[in-house]
Amino acid sequence: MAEDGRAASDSPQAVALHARSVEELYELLETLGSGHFGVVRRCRERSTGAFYAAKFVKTRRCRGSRRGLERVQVEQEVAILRDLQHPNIMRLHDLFTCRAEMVLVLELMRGGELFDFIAEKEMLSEEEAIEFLEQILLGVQYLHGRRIAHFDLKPENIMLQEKDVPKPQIKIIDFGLAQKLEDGVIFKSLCGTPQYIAPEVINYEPLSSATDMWSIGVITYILLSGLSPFQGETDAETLSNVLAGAYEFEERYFSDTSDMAKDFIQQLLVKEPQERMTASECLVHPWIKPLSRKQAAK
Ligand SMILES: COc1cc(-c2ccc3ncc(-c4cccc([C@@H](O)NCCN(C)C)c4)n3n2)ccc1O
Repeated sequence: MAEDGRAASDSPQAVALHARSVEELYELLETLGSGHFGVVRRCRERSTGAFYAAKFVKTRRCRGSRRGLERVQVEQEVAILRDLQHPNIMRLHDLFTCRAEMVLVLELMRGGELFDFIAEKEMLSEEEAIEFLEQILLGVQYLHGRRIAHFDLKPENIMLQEKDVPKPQIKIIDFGLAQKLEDGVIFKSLCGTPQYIAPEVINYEPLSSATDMWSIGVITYILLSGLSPFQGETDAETLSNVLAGAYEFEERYFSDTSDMAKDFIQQLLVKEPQERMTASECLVHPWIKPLSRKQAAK
């Protein structure tokens, strides 16, 4: 990432500099998508010809404003992203800031979201699911090892570098809810997406890296069945299902699923956070890392 981050001050000239410096250094191309985070455009670095994804985030001019994201929230996402370097974590290449907007220049992910990949295939084979999950777990193990929790893990926030290849490489994106976990500091939040959030989020209890592991249990269930384990008719019903731990392996969707795969999910969708598998424990679970060919066949 560029050393100086090309931060500009607040004067009108600086705003012009910001506008000039982004356009000066990157040719802005088509819009790739948009969401709560802002707009993502493909861009080409003029000096190298390399392509990136530029995420434009409007930041709130004042606390009362409803437009844009709290600047401190985006600054926290950047502070977390800039220190991360892992093949399965989105890399921040450059940063531009001005009073009302921040531009994060990120690795370009041409394969789109894992969410869409699953939708196109309806569900994955256990081998395909394991290929994706092992990468997700390696990325999450790296984050948790650095005392960072993502707190918004879901298929929409997992993107594919390329999709029409035998073994797509994935990267975890959107660190907008991520937190640095400090010893002795209790973090609570009501943010997240109902289908994927753990019971402790709903109960407004302390969150931890185990909160991410619950989300990985939900993602695994979806990868293998195309269904969301706790999805209700409404968000309220979904949250109620999560609190009740009300999910099952419906025979018509899981008849061909191995006992190992179900055990993997069951050891993550555990109400007590400290009883869930960690990312490291997941990576040596016999479903992910069979001890023998015979064990893999179960
Ligand atoms: C680091 O945080 C983000 C990264 C990106 C990102 C990074 C690289 C990249 N390459 C291509 C794209 C892309 C392509 C199509 C649509 C989108 C976006 O609209 N949806 C991305 C997932 N979303 C649910 C967060 C983004 N992206 N998006 C998007 C949102 C983020 O909060």
